[in-house]
Amino acid sequence: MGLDFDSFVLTAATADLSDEPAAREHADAVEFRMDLADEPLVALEAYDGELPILATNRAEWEGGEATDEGRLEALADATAFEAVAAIDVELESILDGEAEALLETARERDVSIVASAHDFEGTPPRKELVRTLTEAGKYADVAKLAVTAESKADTLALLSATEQLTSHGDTVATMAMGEVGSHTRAVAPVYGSKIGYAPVDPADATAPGQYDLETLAELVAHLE
Ligand SMILES: O=C1C[C@@](O)(C(=O)O)C[C@@H](O)[C@@H]1O
Repeated sequence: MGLDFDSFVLTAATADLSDEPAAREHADAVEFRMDLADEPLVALEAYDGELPILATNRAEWEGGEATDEGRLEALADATAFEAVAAIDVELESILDGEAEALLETARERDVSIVASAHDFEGTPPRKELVRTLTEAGKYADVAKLAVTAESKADTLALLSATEQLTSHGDTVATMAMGEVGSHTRAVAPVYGSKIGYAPVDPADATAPGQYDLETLAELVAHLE
């Protein structure tokens, strides 16, 4: 069964699936960062947790640690596990035509698809944010965009794009990385963002500016 992104999904982002019991109280799913794990497919095989898994195998060129060799194939292998309810695929891989087999396998197995784009340098103009999210939404159940905010104006551009796509009926997930953007992780869901990412332990953050899971769960619950 695919993951349902009709309402906000709070994921515990981790390289270690043994975090799952600690995440259960607050999270709706686990984001398993395969690229940060030693033997991700072995870990998936052994997984007996309750939370569904969003599997990510982030490329080096997109801020992760996976080399291109076998990267998308490993993600396709992950979709065979019952617990894997969604995968995250870089929009760039989709546009390059490299992810066709992967997307087909995911659809056949009823695994939801998140198409993601990241900007670690800054925040493009609002129009471009809208364009990227619209493009990602053509291929996936959720269009995800993480930018790096350097000013309050950047965070507003991101929230505004989130609101626009959401009111248009698109399913999006957005967040601004970095210190200035932290609060968007709590606030973006108010404007329609459907996925949040947070580590169980703040020391294990998978992106700059993340809150720990308990804190994000509390903030989102208060603002909803
Ligand atoms: O793409 C994302 C979003 C993220 O980068 C964040 O900013 O929370 C964290 C990553 O683990 C995840 O794959």
